[in-house]
Amino acid sequence: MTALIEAVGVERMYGEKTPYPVHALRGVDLSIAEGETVAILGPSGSGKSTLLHLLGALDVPTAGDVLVGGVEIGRLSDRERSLFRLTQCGFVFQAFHLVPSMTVSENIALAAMIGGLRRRQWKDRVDELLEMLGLTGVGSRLPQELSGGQRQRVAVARAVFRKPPVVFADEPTGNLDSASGAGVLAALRSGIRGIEGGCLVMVTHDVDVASTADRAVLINDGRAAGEWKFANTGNASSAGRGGQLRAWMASLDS
Ligand SMILES: Nc1ncnc2c1ncn2[C@@H]1O[C@H](COP(=O)(O)OP(=O)(O)OP(=O)(O)O)[C@@H](O)[C@H]1O
Repeated sequence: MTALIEAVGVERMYGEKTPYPVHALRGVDLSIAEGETVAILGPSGSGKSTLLHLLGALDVPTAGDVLVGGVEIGRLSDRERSLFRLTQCGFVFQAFHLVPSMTVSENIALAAMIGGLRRRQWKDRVDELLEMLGLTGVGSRLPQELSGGQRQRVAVARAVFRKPPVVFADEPTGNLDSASGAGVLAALRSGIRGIEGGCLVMVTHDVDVASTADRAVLINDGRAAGEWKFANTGNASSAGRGGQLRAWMASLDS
């Protein structure tokens, strides 16, 4: 499979010029193929969000390279990176980041609205996503009139609206109970399935969330500590997959 995202020897230092610099990532190599769903798993402070920000062109590495679709992120100007994110990436964050004064439909079509498109030009795509993600009937509501799980599914719809080749999700279920979280993970899977060759990169500290991916990459103390590719993807129960992942992680400790 073609690699869509490549991180090569990626380092990220924060506060380099201060007395207390933080070496958040230390030589991370990672390759993510088209169509893959990858979980970046690790304890708090291990560098997961830092890595996601680099892969998603929200930040640039202190050393090493990040390539997305062959584009070297570190070589882009700030403006080029913004455009790159807008056209090539979708994002879902733990805090839903919906615009409170806009309806659900308008939030989903935000990129189209910013681009000056008329409602009739985006309405069909929004309706398709509302139905696909279990949000039928709520398009004209405001975000505050939705449950937390519904809000996050709106954020998923917004992230996949333009069918970007890659969607990044940072602790997408972190603010939700497990049932709502399961709904959001299902929505992410459906949204990605609707994008040919689309891949999902998801940060989580939760083994059960990570076990919904094709592959889990473990980050520890700023380093890629290993990765687990699930056997018989799609066949094992979610508990079985979580068990596989826990057993592998325990084997690393022993
Ligand atoms: N802007 C920043 N300035 C200074 N240090 C930072 C900054 N952002 C993150 N760090 C530090 O870098 C390290 C990695 O942080 P990061 O947020 O990537 O970890 P994480 O694994 O995502 O943690 P969590 O699961 O708690 O969100 C931590 O020591 C953190 O304190």
